[in-house]
Amino acid sequence: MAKLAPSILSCDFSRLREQLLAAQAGGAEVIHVDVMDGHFVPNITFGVPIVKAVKKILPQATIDVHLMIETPRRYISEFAEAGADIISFHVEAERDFDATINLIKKHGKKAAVALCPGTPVEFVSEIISKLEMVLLLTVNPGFGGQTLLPGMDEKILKLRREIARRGLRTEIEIDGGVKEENIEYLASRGASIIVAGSLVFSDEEAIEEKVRRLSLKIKPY
Ligand SMILES: O=C(CO)[C@H](O)[C@H](O)COP(=O)(O)O
Repeated sequence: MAKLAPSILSCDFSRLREQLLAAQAGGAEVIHVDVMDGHFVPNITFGVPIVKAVKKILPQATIDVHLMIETPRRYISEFAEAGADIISFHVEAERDFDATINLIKKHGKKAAVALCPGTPVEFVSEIISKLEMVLLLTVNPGFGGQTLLPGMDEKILKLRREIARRGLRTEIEIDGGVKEENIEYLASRGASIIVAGSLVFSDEEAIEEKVRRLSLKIKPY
């Protein structure tokens, strides 16, 4: 069974509380928070104060913080103390994976690594048993509303098979380009947490209904 994780990247920040409560009312248990620094990616979003605000609005939700930043280890403690429950850092941005994973765990949080679309899944072979989740970026990181890149379905399946072969319980999160027409297929390839930003927040259908309907679509997997 896959879970939907609405990404606040596409929400209306002047209505953050209202939109988060609507997502929760629709059944969202995981809220995805994209932190971008303008260096690792060409866009700047937000940081620790927004994570604190999201946790304050939804104390029961799992706050899933995706760090698209250089030298992520420097900031792990601040994000953990702000209320992050899952922290993902990019393998392309950090040299010492073990130290970063250990620091996340020291704070009692779930540790995850994120891979850009061009980074092969073999990159995580040696550390996967220490991780609660692997985040596969299915678009180039930086902006919401992009189109899913070709070949990402095969990448998800390859990682799912490797996790099964090794008898692990690692979650696979996918992020970017999730649309009405591909969400069920992506879940069937082995994604267990599916991030959706523009799909959830950028059209006229009420957020609560949208989250409920999309969550039902991916339930069988
Ligand atoms: O982090 C991202 C890009 O860097 C994601 O694309 C974003 O969280 C989801 O956006 P969308 O669902 O609109 O593609």
